[in-house]
Amino acid sequence: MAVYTQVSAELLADFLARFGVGELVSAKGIAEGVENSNYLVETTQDRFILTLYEKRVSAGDLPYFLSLLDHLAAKGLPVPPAIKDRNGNAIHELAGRPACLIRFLPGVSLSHPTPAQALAAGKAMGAMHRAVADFDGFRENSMGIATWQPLLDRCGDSLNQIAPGLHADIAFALGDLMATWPAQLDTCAIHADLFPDNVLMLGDRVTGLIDFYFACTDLRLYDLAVMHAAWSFDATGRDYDAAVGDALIEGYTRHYPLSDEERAAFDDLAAGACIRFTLSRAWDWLNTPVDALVTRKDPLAFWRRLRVYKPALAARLESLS
Ligand SMILES: Nc1ncnc2c1ncn2[C@@H]1O[C@H](COP(=O)(O)OP(=O)(O)OP(=O)(O)O)[C@@H](O)[C@H]1O
Ligand SMILES: N[C@@H](CCO)C(=O)O
Repeated sequence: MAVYTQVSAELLADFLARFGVGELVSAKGIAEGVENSNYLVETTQDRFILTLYEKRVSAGDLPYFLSLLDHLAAKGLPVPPAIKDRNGNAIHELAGRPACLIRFLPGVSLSHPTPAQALAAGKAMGAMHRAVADFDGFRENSMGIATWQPLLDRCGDSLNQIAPGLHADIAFALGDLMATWPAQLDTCAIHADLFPDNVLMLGDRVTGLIDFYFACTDLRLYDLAVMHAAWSFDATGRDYDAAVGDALIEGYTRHYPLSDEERAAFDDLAAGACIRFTLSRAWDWLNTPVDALVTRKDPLAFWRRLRVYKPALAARLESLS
């Protein structure tokens, strides 16, 4: 589920009246996603996504996310801009939460992408990075490398309930990575969470890039590394699908050929992605009650991916033995 905040039909009808998008016909809570509350809203004119922003998205960051979406949409990228009301406002408050009415995009999120779909998605990321060359918004990465040690400290020894030795192993891997992190590479506005469920497709065609709520300024190639780590494994993180991983990189290079320096740095960046998602999932794992309605995502599924990006390091870790 991801409907944390309920919106009554009366409230929603009043809300829609601000936009001139027709009368409310139906509204259904969307089960997918864990971060925000999402409704599929149908009016007499069109379909929309209503998003109410929950714990991880701060209202102060919304202008950055929306201006990035507007910028990308203006360049023809398949992203969903927020609809402006009659007064030109896109950011609203509804049922006590910041809220936006967002353009509905066709397509479905993939659970098992094929190499052909990965090629198209890699190309879409390359096109997105080209399109932000003249975007001047800036947002610090709130889940960037500087935050991993503090998050590790906050998780503390409880990590060892997830796997024996996990706390010390993450500390060791992070220390190793900090020494070689390629901070000198190019930066730009990145998505930072382009998992398969954030790409909508019809067949092999990308119809939507969604969920920009971790977007920020960070290493351009880190975005591709996050995508590679998210797309190229089975759900347990044990089986690596090299054909999917190679296709992503191949698609990306149609827009942005990788230099030798970037290719050499890629495994470090992907190992960083493994640590970032292990830690954020571990935090949620340890802090979400077992009986909560939200499905907890397995932190070890990301930790195990380290075996592909850092085999020698992984072989030394108790939690991966
Ligand atoms: N603009 C859109 N057009 C069509 N469907 C959308 C759109 N935005 C979201 N959706 C649908 O809503 C679902 C949840 O959206 P989203 O991934 O943004 O939620 P979230 O709670 O932020 O999720 P996550 O856990 O991935 O961070 C998507 O999987 C998709 O099915
Ligand atoms: N994509 C993240 C969830 C946060 O958006 C994960 O799978 O851990």
